[in-house]
Amino acid sequence: MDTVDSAETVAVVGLGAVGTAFAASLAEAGHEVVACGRRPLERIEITDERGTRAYPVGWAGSPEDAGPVPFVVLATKIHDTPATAEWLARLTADGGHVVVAQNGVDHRERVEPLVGAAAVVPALVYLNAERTAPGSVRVRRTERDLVLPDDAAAKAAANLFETSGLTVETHADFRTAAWRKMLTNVAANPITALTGRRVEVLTEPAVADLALAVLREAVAVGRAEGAQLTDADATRTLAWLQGLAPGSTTSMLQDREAGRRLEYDGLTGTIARLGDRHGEAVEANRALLALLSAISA
Ligand SMILES: NC(=O)C1=CN([C@@H]2O[C@H](COP(=O)(O)OP(=O)(O)OC[C@H]3O[C@@H](n4cnc5c(N)ncnc54)[C@H](OP(=O)(O)O)[C@@H]3O)[C@@H](O)[C@H]2O)C=CC1
Ligand SMILES: CC(C)(CO)C(=O)C(=O)O
Repeated sequence: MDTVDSAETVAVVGLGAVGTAFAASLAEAGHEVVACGRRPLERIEITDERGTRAYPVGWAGSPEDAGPVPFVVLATKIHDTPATAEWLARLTADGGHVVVAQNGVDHRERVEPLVGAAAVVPALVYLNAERTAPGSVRVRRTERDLVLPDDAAAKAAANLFETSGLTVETHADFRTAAWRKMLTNVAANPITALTGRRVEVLTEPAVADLALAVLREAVAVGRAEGAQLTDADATRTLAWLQGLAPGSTTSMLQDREAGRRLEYDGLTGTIARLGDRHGEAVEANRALLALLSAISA
């Protein structure tokens, strides 16, 4: 299937900040959204630059309550992916597409073992989503909502989201695109979570210097992994983060504030592991990793 020209059934596994933001756009466009999760949910609410709107959703409390669907959006934290195995097996029993709306650089490796014949579509999420209550999200938009690969599997997903009013970019060199997104996360997420402050903390000169050191190390690691990054990516990423809408937060800061597990292994932990593998110095990232691990103990 290359285009989506009718109402589709879309299962969303992980109705947190990102899952609710996408579910709201899909529901607004007339698609049938099935919320897959532990907590009953009948309606979701989104607040963005257009105001606050609410949409009804279906709810499945366990995989047996859900049928195979053409599209799944997986929007849990990276570390919760293995726990969604039964959902994914059931939802993809007839194939279809699984859009992995998570951070990190190894979406396919993470999810392909769980989805049989379904096509895995890695998705880089650029909108800034803040959970305000169960089923409610506040979205601050950037210049794009989503970045997908430029391949056949991603085409149907790109169409689904574009026809739902989201801004989608596709990239032939998805590895580089994924590393560019990873750069935003290895700088913003740990520093906001550790300081307890929103992304505006990155405009403080001493904090900006730390972020730049973290970013330069991550650029070197990304290049060793085959991403087409240059030193300018470090300064560009910092400038992009400093220019985010006032009040922008991060997923890791929200987790710290809510007392949830922090998603640092797939971000800063990945930089530390790959840095070791490639013989790149990653001291700044390793220092953040030690602190994240300490506050998680
Ligand atoms: N927030 C943001 O602005 C952005 C986030 N991202 C990335 O998107 C991904 C999702 O982040 P975000 O939306 O912030 O995370 P949230 O923590 O807000 O949402 C994750 C959701 O997954 C649910 N969940 C966890 N385990 C399971 C399970 N086994 N079965 C079903 N549901 C489950 C959680 O349920 P419960 O509520 O019960 O815990 C929660 O509702 C992450 O990889 C993040 O890094 C990327 C860009 C921006
Ligand atoms: C870009 C950023 C830092 C903010 O949306 C993000 O991806 C996250 O919060 O995980």
